[in-house]
Amino acid sequence: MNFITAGESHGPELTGILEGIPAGLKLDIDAINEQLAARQGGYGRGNRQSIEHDVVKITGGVRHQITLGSPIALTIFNRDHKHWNEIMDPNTEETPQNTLRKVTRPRPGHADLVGGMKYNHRDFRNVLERSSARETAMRVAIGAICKQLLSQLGITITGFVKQIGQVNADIDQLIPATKVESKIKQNDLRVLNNDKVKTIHNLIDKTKRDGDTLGGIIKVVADNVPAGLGSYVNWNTKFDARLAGAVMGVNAMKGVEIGEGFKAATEFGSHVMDPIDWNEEQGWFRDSDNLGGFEGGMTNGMPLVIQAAMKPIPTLYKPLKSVDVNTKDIRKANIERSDVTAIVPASIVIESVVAIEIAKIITETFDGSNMKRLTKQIKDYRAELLKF
Ligand SMILES: Cc1cc2nc3c(=O)[nH]c(=O)nc-3n(C[C@H](O)[C@H](O)[C@H](O)COP(=O)(O)O)c2cc1C
Ligand SMILES: C=C(O[C@@H]1CC(C(=O)O)=C[C@@H](OP(=O)(O)O)[C@H]1O)C(=O)O
Repeated sequence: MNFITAGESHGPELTGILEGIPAGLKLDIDAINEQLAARQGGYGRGNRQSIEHDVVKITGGVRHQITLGSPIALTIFNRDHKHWNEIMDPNTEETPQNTLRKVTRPRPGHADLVGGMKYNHRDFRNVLERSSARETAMRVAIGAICKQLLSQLGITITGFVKQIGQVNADIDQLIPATKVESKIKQNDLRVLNNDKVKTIHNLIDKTKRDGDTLGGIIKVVADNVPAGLGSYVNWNTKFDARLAGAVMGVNAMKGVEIGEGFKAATEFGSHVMDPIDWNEEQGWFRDSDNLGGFEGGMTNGMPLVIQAAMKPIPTLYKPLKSVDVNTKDIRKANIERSDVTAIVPASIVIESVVAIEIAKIITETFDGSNMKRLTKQIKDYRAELLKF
């Protein structure tokens, strides 16, 4: 299984091609669109989300809502493109009017300057249009298909915001995914403790007034993932490494933890390792999940627990120092319309990339040609592990 996306933030559309999804998966298109809507939510976003209304259009690989086993082609239109038609049209030549809105003062924390140096773009718009997290809409659509695949195999993935700026959302124990999901208010902060919501809204409002931005911590839990995905035999077969790479591949992520992660480094081993247990009904299990469901780079049958640290949004309405690429004068960085925080949408994106990676390794480990065979193989495999 693999995917690729294309498209600029203010270009006509985002395009995605997802290959390797088994044939015979009945797609719930509404559920894909619900995920896209959830990614548009969250307090602290900029005006762009009131322009966009993300819906997926599938143009290949699916017939009557059932996957064919062939590559799935997806489109999400950028409604904002109509305001950028002149500036972003891929099919017409540059004219004096459409060279407006050049970006020449690179924004610290963005790909602008280094991307410009690497690709020889002196208008940093040529960089920022693609480095924008707009692209994550397509990863969410692809992730939503993967979630549907996993759900047929009994695997669920839930994400939530654990921390925003300095405010802790008070989630430090594993909560069964279904409970978490029922408490999540979409289009609001994905926090469990409602008392915190007001504090967090105030923090975001004040940060916005100050021309500043916020980051946070996202926690994602994948339940009922069978043991033995990934391998210890080579560094590049370790599934925890692949998962961490996918999470780091999301815009603005600066840290990934599996299980207790960095905290485990400060504890004694006796507090961190998860004692091994067995009973007839469950087979092998652990009494705790401090290692986040991984040993030796392999899933161990416990919930996968992944945390991601998102840096504050780099574009500042009170911009930091920069240098104009043409004049070399010291100037304030450019300002592009921006979110104050995007921790809520980012939690949906992290869930999505986790779903993609799990779906990917499952379709590598088992025969992913069609859903019937895949479902049977996973069922047999689970039964085999139960008897081990
Ligand atoms: C869902 C989401 C929305 C984002 N929105 C913005 C934004 O409005 N303004 C901004 O400056 N950065 C935003 N970012 C972060 C930038 O895309 C990101 O920091 C930038 O491309 C540089 O990449 P890096 O942080 O991974 O190094 C957002 C990130 C995510 C995940
Ligand atoms: C468009 C989205 O996020 C964008 C991500 C982003 C960035 O720099 O990453 C900058 C902003 O772009 P714009 O200037 O068009 O408002 C965000 O709105 C989206 O999430 O759909």
